[in-house]
Amino acid sequence: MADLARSIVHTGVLSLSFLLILVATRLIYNIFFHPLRSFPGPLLARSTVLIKHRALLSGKVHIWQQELHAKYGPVVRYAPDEISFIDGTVWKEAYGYGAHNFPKDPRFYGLDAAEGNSPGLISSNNESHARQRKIVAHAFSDKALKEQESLLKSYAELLLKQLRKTIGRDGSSKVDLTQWYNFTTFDIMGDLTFGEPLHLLEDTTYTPWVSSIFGNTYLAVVALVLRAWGLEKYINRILPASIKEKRKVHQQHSITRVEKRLAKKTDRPDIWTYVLRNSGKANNEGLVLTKAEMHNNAGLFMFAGTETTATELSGMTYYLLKNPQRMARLTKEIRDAFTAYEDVTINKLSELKYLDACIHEGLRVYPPVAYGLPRAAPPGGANVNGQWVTGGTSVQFAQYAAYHSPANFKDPDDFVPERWLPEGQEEYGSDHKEAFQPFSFGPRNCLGKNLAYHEMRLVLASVLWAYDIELCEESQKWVADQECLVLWHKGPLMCKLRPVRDLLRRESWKLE
Ligand code: HEM
Repeated sequence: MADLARSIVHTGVLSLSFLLILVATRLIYNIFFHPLRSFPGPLLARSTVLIKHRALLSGKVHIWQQELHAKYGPVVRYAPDEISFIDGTVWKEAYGYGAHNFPKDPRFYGLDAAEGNSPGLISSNNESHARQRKIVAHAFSDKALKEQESLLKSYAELLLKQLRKTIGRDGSSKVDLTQWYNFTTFDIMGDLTFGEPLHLLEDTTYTPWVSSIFGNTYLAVVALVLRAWGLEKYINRILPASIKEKRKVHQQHSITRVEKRLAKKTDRPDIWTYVLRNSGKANNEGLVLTKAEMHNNAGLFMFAGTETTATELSGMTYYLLKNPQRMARLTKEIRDAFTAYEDVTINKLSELKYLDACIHEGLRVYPPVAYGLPRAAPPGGANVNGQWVTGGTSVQFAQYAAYHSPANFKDPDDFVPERWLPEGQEEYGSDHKEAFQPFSFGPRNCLGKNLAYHEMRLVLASVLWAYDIELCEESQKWVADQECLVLWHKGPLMCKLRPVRDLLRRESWKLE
């Protein structure tokens, strides 16, 4: 018995020593012999990916990357096989049209079509992506946007009406504007994706289906970390049955709604009207989307097209409230442009120069996709930002770090819309504006960029046209308190609203 115990202890000690030697060898290799050894970065982060994972899970990865670039310069090796850049040339080199050989990094995006799935646009391989995008792009064209204008405006108007009801007769009730922006963007995308509204603005609450979209952000980061260790497939085993069930219901709910919409014969200008109209046509060389791709893309539209836009609307509102003179200038521009709400059109809104400057600046100081979206260098290696990176290296443009770097922007942490206008060029003309690509760049950039701009202009302008806003005490540090879990984990943006137009005069906006 004693012999057996001794032999177990021996085996254990030997295995542990072997493991320690393996780990130490790997760390030494990563620091002294790795092909990326000459790239600057913190010693520990260059030796093990654990440091990056700790930063990701802490919710402060954006600050970590910002500090790394401030210390080490525009190129940082922040994990053994991963390099982060903040120089604008990288957009063209690693994301641009000539960069098809820089595929999306599977360590971040997961499985691709080659492995038997039928993913939608975001994680499909280049060939499948090109086919899908050619068809779906019709739903986001200028023509489609024009036809969707009255749908967008009906939700902006419903938002104003519901806010009026919520703040009460004396305007003393506080409102969480982040929540109201979410209601609006989810209702709009729900209508465009499923052909019917989700009724969030009317019911003034999230449905369980919408709540579960927000609830999954931390889990998504945990999955990202597990994926790097090849353990993602085990996440399902450790998840509580209740979460697994919720996930299943969520996916099924989306599929059922898409199927219900596809069964309808309608000319409403939603996404599927354009997709079906343009599938298999001569100009599309007989291209079609599979049912699985339709289901998958519906989920993508509901995620990519809602939270992002509502985030930006909240961020802009917050920064404007913190800069009262700029808020006053924007409000004046909007109120001078439209005497009646009927006059508000997406064409007229796109002529408001200060509004666009505020949107640009909001996207810069508070980019909805703050973490870099990694690409994998081609097998033979490539030149990026004047430096040779070996094949398979994960390359990313770190948006938050780039936009908050004095190497790219003067007064990087300040909200200065004027830097985007001719009047600001004397002071801010040396900004590296080519670094600014909040919708990404190249063939896999944001398909909803134009829709997002129209939506942000319309919703922000509507709210500022009708209300004066005051930021409540508890939300004074709204941005500083936030975590970045690839996307922002936002708290309530508590505000007081005072109607500046006599909204009650309008029949449809009467209080009950
Ligand atoms: C302020 C708002 C928005 C921002 C900042 C934003 C940003 C982005 C970014 C950075 C990507 C690239 C993702 C990647 O490379 O993995 C992307 C992709 C995408 N976005 Fe947006 N987005 C916004 C709004 C929207 C809206 C309103 C829609 C409408 C459905 C939308 C639909 C999409 C789609 C479908 C893709 C995938 C495109 C493709 O792979 O071909 N986005 N977005």
